[in-house]
Amino acid sequence: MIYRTEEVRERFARRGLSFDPTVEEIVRGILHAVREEGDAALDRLSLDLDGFPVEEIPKKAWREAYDDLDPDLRDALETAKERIEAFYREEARGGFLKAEEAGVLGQLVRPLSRVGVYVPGGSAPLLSSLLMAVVPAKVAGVAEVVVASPPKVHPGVLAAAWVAGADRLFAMGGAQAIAALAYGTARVPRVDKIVGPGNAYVVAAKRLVYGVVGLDGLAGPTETMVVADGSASPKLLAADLLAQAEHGPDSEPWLLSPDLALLERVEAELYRQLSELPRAEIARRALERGGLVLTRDLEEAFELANLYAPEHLCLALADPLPWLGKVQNAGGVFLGEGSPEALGDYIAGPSHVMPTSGTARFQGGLSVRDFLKVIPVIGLGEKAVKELAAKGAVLARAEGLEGHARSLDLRR
Ligand SMILES: NC(=O)c1ccc[n+]([C@@H]2O[C@H](COP(=O)([O-])OP(=O)(O)OC[C@H]3O[C@@H](n4cnc5c(N)ncnc54)[C@H](O)[C@@H]3O)[C@@H](O)[C@H]2O)c1
Ligand SMILES: N[C@H](CO)Cc1c[nH]c[nH+]1
Ligand SMILES: [Zn+2]
Repeated sequence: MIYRTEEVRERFARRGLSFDPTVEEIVRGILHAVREEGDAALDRLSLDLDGFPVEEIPKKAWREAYDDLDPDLRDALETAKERIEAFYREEARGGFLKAEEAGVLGQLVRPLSRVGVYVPGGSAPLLSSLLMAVVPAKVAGVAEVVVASPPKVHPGVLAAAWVAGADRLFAMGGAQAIAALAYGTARVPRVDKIVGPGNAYVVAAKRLVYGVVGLDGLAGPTETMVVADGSASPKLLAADLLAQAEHGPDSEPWLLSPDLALLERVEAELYRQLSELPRAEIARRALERGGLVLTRDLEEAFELANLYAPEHLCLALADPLPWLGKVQNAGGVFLGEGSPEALGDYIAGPSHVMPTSGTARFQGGLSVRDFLKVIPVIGLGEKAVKELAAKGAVLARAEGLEGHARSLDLRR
């Protein structure tokens, strides 16, 4: 379907995370059951929803899965892990401690102690999502990374846990897995933060346990937005849109271009390629949620992209680099037809866990920073305390907080 700008602008501007009340009610029930009954509820829910009780899979089984893996897949996992690790080693993660006459001010940067990584497994075993979250956590220095993924856990996910250096792995999925990680049970340790994408039940559960536990964000159904000029190949554009459409019927693929002839060729190509795609039915439904948009020019395409704030913004432009300055809201940017989003999904380096549903307006993709906390340090010298206490007391009295003011007066 080819839209005109006026037909989508309002929709793009208004979009945001919305919660299905039915899903939320089911999830509240699951969270309550796990918090109150622990492992008994966890096993019952897992049996009902996924057909198996929850089990912890020991490292020995990960190693065996790794050894039994097709050598090409093993090699690809290793290369992906190395590239993700190398990328995140570049990220700044230091604090500072400034000591001068006035005293010491600084920031301590500490890795989180225990993190839960949710690896989706309902529709496809996303072994790449395991690498994309566990590797930056380990680069950050997290001591214990606990993975949760729905049963039966695919051997590729177990092998990925081995390659990434995870610490524990539980076969459990959905809202019940989020509840177990957030509250802890006799078997599942309580974590400090939960990261990783998931479906509507996982996202609703994450949102509801926020505060009991930290969150990386609410990465849900994948979405992609391509901005293209006349130089782009309709065949590659269609393939890239379908690559994300096949994730789920709730995925959204969009193409924006001022070139009507290109959009028409992509539309025809989409339906041709769709007929040959194994997950055609899923992708067809996703294509109906997204669409092709004819813009006045490329400037307008970027304006719309910033309104939409896509998880992935792909620039299929002859010369994409100069346009980077126009990007304000995106989970990740892919420069040129030679950098397809599917490469980012697996092996380019940056984590593919990126913000969806317009949350790219206020956050970027998962990174080492998500696994660190910054602790300020204050150690003022005697002279500075004397100088600052008087002004501090003025501010305290302006707030009507006499106790604060007196505490400061005693330092003058
Ligand atoms: N944004 C990102 O970075 C990113 C990355 C990878 C995947 N994703 C998204 O993650 C999602 C993965 O979803 P998925 O479904 O394949 O796997 P999932 O593991 O997120 O969800 C499966 C679980 O959902 C629960 N569930 C299913 N139906 C239920 C019901 N009726 N009631 C209660 N619980 C129910 C089950 O317990 C099951 O274990 C996709 O939407 C994909 O697009 C996003
Ligand atoms: N495109 C998804 C992130 O939005 C990640 C993924 C995993 N496997 C394939 N793709
Ligand atoms: Zn993908």
